[in-house]
Amino acid sequence: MTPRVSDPFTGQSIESARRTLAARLRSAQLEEAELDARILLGAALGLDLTGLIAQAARLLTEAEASRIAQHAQRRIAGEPVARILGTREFWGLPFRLSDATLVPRPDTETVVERALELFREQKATQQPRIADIGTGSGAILLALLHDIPGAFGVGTDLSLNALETARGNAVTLGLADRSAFVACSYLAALRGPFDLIVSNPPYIPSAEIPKLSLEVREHDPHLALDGGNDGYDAYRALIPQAAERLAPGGALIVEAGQGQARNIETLLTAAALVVDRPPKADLAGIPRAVSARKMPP
Ligand SMILES: C[S@@+](CC[C@H](N)C(=O)[O-])C[C@H]1O[C@@H](n2cnc3c(N)ncnc32)[C@H](O)[C@@H]1O
Repeated sequence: MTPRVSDPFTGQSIESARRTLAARLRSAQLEEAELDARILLGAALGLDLTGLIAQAARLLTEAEASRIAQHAQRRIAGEPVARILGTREFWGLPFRLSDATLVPRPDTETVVERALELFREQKATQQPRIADIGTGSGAILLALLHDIPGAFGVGTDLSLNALETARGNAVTLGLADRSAFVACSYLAALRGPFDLIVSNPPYIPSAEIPKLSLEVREHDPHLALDGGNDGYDAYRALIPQAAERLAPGGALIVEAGQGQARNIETLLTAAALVVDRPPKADLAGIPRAVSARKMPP
């Protein structure tokens, strides 16, 4: 049974609880206080935005007030909304999370966009074989399988717990029969050939991790963040492995951290892949999805 937390919400209507919650989050200096309040309230009550409006005057039960207070306490302590809810939307699809999975970021949708762009140009196959390296919740792989009905894909990760979560997401999204999940380091257990290889690997330089926001450094798994001394360990390991396993004409698309795109292009070229277009920028204009092709012999 969930412990009760002393709360200021008992006896309030849904609307006044929303205002109280938003005010508490604002005084904790949370930037998205209004939005967070609406999402957390909706989750605690099992209501969407329309339900919150329709039932605005209804008084909360004691159990509901206690749930809202618990959500408030966790958010004020710095826990991200996605962690509190245990779920996050990516590419318009719902993904369950676990302690072992990164919260998928909107920036990573740039990798999905670039992969779809390259697939549509390939024309060679309507049934591409896709590999997602460091799949986490399965976000990139499952988004691609969702949008390419003939595709088959495999996701790898070092974390068994993350792979379990990714498998569960594949089932929920109706994609289990076109996906497989394998525990290994990068592509070590994969043979290929693949038409598309995608990856959002760990790329934060180790020394930068303590400087990240509390929401990231305390709540995202270290294994998902740590890119070694200079941040490029994962790229150095996975790019040559991917180059070997790409089909001729196939493409590798990797997410880059801020300022990393040029160096990643150098690693791609050194692995005999051809960088035939500039990186795709995210909504903030940061070069995010770096891609290269394996040329036919
Ligand atoms: C930045 S997260 C990306 C997760 C997911 N693809 C996403 O975009 O939300 C990097 C992922 O790589 C995994 N990882 C770290 N080292 C790895 C390795 N050597 N081999 C395979 N996966 C690894 C982590 O467990 C984590 O799930």
